[in-house]
Amino acid sequence: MWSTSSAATPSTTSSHLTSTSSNARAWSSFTRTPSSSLRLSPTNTNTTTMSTASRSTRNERSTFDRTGVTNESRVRVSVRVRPPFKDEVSEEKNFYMTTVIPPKANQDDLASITLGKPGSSKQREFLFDHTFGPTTSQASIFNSVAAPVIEDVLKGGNGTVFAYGQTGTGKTYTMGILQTVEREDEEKKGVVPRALEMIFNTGGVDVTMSFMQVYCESIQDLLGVGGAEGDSNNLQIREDPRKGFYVKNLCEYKVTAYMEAQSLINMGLENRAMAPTLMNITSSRSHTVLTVKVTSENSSHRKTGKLLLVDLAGSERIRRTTSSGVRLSEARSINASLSALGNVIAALAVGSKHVPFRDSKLTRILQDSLSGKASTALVATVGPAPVNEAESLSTLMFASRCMHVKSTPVFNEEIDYADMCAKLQVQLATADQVCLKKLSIESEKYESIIHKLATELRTMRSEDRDEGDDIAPLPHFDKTPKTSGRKRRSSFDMSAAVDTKNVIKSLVQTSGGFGPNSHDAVLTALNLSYKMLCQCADESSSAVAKFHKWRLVQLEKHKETAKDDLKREGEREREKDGMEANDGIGEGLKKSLGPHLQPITKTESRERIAARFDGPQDSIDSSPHLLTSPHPELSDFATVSELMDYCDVLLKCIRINGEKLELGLWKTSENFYSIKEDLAESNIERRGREEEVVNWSFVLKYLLSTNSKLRRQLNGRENLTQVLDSGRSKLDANAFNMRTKMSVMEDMQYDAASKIQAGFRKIRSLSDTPLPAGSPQTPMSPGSIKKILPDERVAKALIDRVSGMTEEDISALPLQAQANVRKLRVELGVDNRKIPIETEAPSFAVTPVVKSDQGGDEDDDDDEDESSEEGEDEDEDEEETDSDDEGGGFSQI
Ligand SMILES: Nc1ncnc2c1ncn2[C@@H]1O[C@H](COP(=O)(O)OP(=O)(O)OP(=O)(O)O)[C@@H](O)[C@H]1O
Repeated sequence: MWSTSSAATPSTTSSHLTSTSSNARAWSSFTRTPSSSLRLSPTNTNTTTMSTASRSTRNERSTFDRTGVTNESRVRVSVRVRPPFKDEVSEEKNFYMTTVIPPKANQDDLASITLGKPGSSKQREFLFDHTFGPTTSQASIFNSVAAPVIEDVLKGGNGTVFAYGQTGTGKTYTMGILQTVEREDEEKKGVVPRALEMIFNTGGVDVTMSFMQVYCESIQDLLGVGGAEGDSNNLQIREDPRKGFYVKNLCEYKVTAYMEAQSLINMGLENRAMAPTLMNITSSRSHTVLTVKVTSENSSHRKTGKLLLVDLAGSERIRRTTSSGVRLSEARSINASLSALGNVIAALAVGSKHVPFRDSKLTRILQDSLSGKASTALVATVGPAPVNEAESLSTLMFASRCMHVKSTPVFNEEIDYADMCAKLQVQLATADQVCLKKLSIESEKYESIIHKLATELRTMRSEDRDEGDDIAPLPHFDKTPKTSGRKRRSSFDMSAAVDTKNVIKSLVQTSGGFGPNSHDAVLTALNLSYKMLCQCADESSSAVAKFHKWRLVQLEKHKETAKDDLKREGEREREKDGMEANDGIGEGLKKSLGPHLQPITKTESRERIAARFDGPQDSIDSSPHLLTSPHPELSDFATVSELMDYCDVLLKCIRINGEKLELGLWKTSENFYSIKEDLAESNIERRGREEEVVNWSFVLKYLLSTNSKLRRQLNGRENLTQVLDSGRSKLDANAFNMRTKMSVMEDMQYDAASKIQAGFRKIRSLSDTPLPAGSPQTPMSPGSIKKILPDERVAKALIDRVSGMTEEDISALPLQAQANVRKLRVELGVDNRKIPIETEAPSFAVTPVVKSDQGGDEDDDDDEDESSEEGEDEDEDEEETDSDDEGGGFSQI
């Protein structure tokens, strides 16, 4: 059957296969089995599904032990089933082979492949990361298997994708290097061209490539003409602490575009060892390794990743390939290196300390890929025909072992710190400049705003305000402290006033007194200073008067507003409570405020208002002022001390007015709303509600404090609930424990009670049972009593009872029982008969309180049996001695 295919030329290869367009029919015949337990899903010709029945008949399943191996940290393994060749399809009789079940949605789920005839005892299931049926496209193989590896390579890791499998199962096809690499043939384009496309599409990468083959244990450069040292047909492997393993003198080519890479590979493929064998007309006779180094530089980071794309030669059974001559030695070498690879994987899978990497060139080349720091993916290929079952099993077992090889990619990233530092400094400097510029723009903006505001303020201060405003501004009182070079507008500058008085004093002194004899110039200056002092005092008084007037105006204005507010408030409340108009404060409001509404009388209210506005405490309008009487002229003063006294009065007036204004200003600006509050009180009072006046500030405080109190209570309640909850659960736990203990105790009590009852029953039955005729009259010892009644207390009770019986008691018994009791009493030595009593016998405590009349169920004799059984456990001597008692003894009583 295979011989025919070996004669075909490579160009006719596709004719071996069922054409893709006729896939559905061809695959269905591929999966159809005599038992028809495998079904092909018509919507998905790529996957053959297995019926539940066949799943359940599966009798062997290769379980993948995940212990210690996570999905992320191991070699990723996939299996691909080749589509059948035409002659394989025609072998319908035994057409079964593999069933592929893809993984479920969960990423951790593994895909399954079952090998063997459904229902047969040899059927085996294997689990892998991916399993691909015959119709799986090259694109989806690439995306699932190779793309993640290349992503790692682009991040600076070492990555390997390698194809392993029996000869002719599609390794080279999967890798996409069958004849030549073509970008255009989307259907056939395999891992190699797709990987290169992915790398070049990333952009910003430097790529170098080398291409070699391991042919009959020699490493050959597929792109080389030999290095400096000559022979490119037998290159040597070297180890470098930095580079790892490398092949000395292997030519590396820098490629800048996909097409360059493609032509290089095609060039190399011409040098590759390929030959037709009985199993594959395009059989690779060597292991080919394409190495792609990818470097990407991004600012100060340099990532260097290395990708190995390995197409292994296929394992073959020499008998089946009937190789001879060169093919035979090739086959031997291939098998030897694959077996070395198998040994390496087996050692890695079990975590062996020694891994025989050095056993072959192939394993040495793959050492970096397999020793745990690379991102490695294996595609194992299997053929579909039953004839390949043994080889497929071996491939699947190899792949299965690979699932246990740990591997976590390490990324090679170099950072140029000096460069990074320089770049950062430049960035910082730029950022600084930008920041400064922004700041200066901002500060200019704010300066202009501040300037504008200052001008506005100045204008406002210099203007007298219109009193028609809602809340008129305060009259102008300039309290600006004295500053040099600035004309003072205020008359309240005390230091200036004191200065003036001192000037007057010194002028008087320098002129040698105060009077008509003083110099004119001095008198003029004196007059001027005195006038200034007077003017200052007048101004301060008029300022106070002005302020007082302003305040009264404000008060009047807000009286009206507050009145309206209150009226509205009252109406709302009335609406709520359905009360009559003119009721003043609503009952609802009163209710909600509760006892904290403070009713006061009209007189009280008036007094309070008077105290606030007109009382002696608020003496703004009662402050000393001299506006009413004109100031005396200088000439009106008779003496210097008179003048100085008057100066003191003026000074005092200025000071007091200053203080009053100061206070008034502070009060007014701090809390304007105090006026409103006061007004509220007076308004209510004026509306004739003599009995109630709301103290709003009090109400407000009350509401605030109630609120916080409520909040505290709420918090407290939450805490309490927690405490209660935990307490409750503890109580529940305790109750449960108690219940458990009680039920145990009840059980114990019940046991004890039933034992006691059994004892009573035994005693009663013993005393009632007539002696069977002809029973041996063997003397009874306490030992034998104990044997029949192993419960010491019961035995003791019996002995006590029998011993303590009076003649009267005995004669009240039935005749037979009387005889038995008498006998027993004699045996026990109670009736002065010398019967030996064993010394170790009843040593029981004195306590048992047993009353024979408490007997229980008469018909329950189980315990009786138990006691006699227990009795049999006694030591042998006793058993021998007492063996005769069993028929008699107590039963005779
Ligand atoms: N999935 C597939 N779809 C279509 N054709 C395939 C597929 N797999 C393999 N083939 C065909 O099967 C034949 C053998 O495949 P290939 O040469 O890739 O096998 P191989 O495993 O590399 O064998 P060897 O180890 O002998 O080199 C080729 O003609 C190839 O075109």
